[in-house]
Amino acid sequence: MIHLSQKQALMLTLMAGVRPWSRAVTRALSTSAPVGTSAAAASLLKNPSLLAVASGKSLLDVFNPAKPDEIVGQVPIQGGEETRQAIERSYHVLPSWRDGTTASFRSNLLSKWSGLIQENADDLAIIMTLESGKPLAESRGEVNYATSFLDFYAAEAVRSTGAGGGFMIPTPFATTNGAPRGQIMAKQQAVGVTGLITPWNFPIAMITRKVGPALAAGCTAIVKPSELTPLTAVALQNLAEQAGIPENVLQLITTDKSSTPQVGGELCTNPLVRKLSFTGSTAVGKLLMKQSSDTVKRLSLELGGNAPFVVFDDADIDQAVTAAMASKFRNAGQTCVCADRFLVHAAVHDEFVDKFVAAAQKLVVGPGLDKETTMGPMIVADAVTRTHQKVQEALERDGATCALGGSPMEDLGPHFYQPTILTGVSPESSIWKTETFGPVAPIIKFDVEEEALRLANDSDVGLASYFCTRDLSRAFRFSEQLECGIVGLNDGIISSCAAPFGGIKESGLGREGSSLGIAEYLETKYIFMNT
Ligand SMILES: NC(=O)c1ccc[n+]([C@@H]2O[C@H](COP(=O)([O-])OP(=O)(O)OC[C@H]3O[C@@H](n4cnc5c(N)ncnc54)[C@H](O)[C@@H]3O)[C@@H](O)[C@H]2O)c1
Ligand SMILES: O=C[C@H](O)CS(=O)(=O)O
Repeated sequence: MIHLSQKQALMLTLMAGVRPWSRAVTRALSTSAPVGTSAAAASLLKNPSLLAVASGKSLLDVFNPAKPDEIVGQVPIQGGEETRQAIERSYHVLPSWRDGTTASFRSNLLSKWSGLIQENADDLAIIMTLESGKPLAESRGEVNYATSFLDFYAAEAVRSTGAGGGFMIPTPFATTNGAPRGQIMAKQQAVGVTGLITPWNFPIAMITRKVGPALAAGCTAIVKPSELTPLTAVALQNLAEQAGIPENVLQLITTDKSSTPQVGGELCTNPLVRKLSFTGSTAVGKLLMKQSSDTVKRLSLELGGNAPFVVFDDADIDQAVTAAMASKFRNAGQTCVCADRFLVHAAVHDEFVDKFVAAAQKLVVGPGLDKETTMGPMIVADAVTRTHQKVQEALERDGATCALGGSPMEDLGPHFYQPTILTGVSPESSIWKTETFGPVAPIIKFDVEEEALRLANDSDVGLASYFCTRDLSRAFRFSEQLECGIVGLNDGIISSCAAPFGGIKESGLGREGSSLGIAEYLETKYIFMNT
């Protein structure tokens, strides 16, 4: 049970370097939740380096999406000048971190950080739910997902694929009498100072999915979290400092909507930053790509999706519905790999729709801290408005049918939207053509595999795709032909630190997770030794 007395709330506020929380915040945090003591929650937000920045700064209010009149916390608003200074600090600490530590030293620090995160998992989950809205069980699961990247890259750091690793190449050079001459050695080295910009929907895992490989490789990192969910990042960096990660190796820049472009511009244009890794919308990704071109930065872009979900006539329909529910309604449909466009074979369409509706009707929509909640609010009221406009267009302009939901849930609050399933959708509707990032499942019926493939691939993005079949040759054929970076066959939850996550087309560049993930933070140099 988390209860913050007025005194504790004030203490928490002052330690986090922000103004005393409003009475509403204390009330919000007095919401009953099955977690540990408030002392742990309070200490998580104590962040010495952010305290140093906070004095004299304007503060950003962080709101609870489930109760948007309640301020959950505040962080200092930083801009271009603070970012320039952070880059300078990052550049000056780089040699001691990159060249002055062993891979096993960096690996041990990542493991210690992971352990501290796990020790504080329940309270981190509370903070995450309060600012992102996701159900507590999803927040708790995200903490595990986040530490899996730190554990994975703690191991990668000490492998030959890590910094300082490399390989020897048989010399192509010969002496005058044809004997081999010299040696060639290819060596991996850290890229240098990195700028890491992360989205609101996975406030902790999208940070460790970047910071894990970056620090393992010997890079230094400046993280700019979303202005919608900065508190989890504050807690995360605090635990990194407690784990012993040296000052300025990992820095945090918190922003508001107006200072974010200044911070992004500095990270993109400052020549001391050698790598930019961004996770977020395709529109912002394109902007950052343009801004980074003058300094030819290494880029990783994890951008938008619009995943097709294809159900063939030979599929196990119960298995297909389970996969569809897991993918579609996770985080209220606000993940980059959510199934967004359902293609169902005519022979099984009605059975699938009936079972999908029945399963979605069991979702319990409410505040994420309520233990019975299985689907939380959307992040901002504007997301509800945009989603509803797309649903209304599909129904009223394009002739779709509403099988479930289709409306905001004002009785719960301005950020809640019903789990929604539409049938007879037109492929010309915006609910089909563009990423909705909400709890809506548009369905189109198809007759032949070629038609399903054409519709599935008819998109500017290509992140995840899903399909359900028990035909093995179709499984190989169709997964080969899908234009995307990630395929789920008969399952809706397919992300892991061990897998190379990323997309093609306008879903981005590069991969995160797996051994490919650390390569994003390494440069390869070869040395010919004429010895
Ligand atoms: N491919 C992936 O791995 C992945 C993962 C999560 C989310 N996403 C995508 O992210 C989007 C949802 O997240 P979001 O709403 O946070 O995205 P967003 O693009 O609005 O914001 C992402 C981050 O970029 C920052 N940002 C916004 N404008 C900027 C600018 N001009 N300069 C620098 N930084 C700027 C934001 O403050 C935030 O930190 C969806 O499109 C989703 O598909 C993709
Ligand atoms: O939304 C973006 C995340 O990358 C989704 S996942 O948790 O990695 O599947």
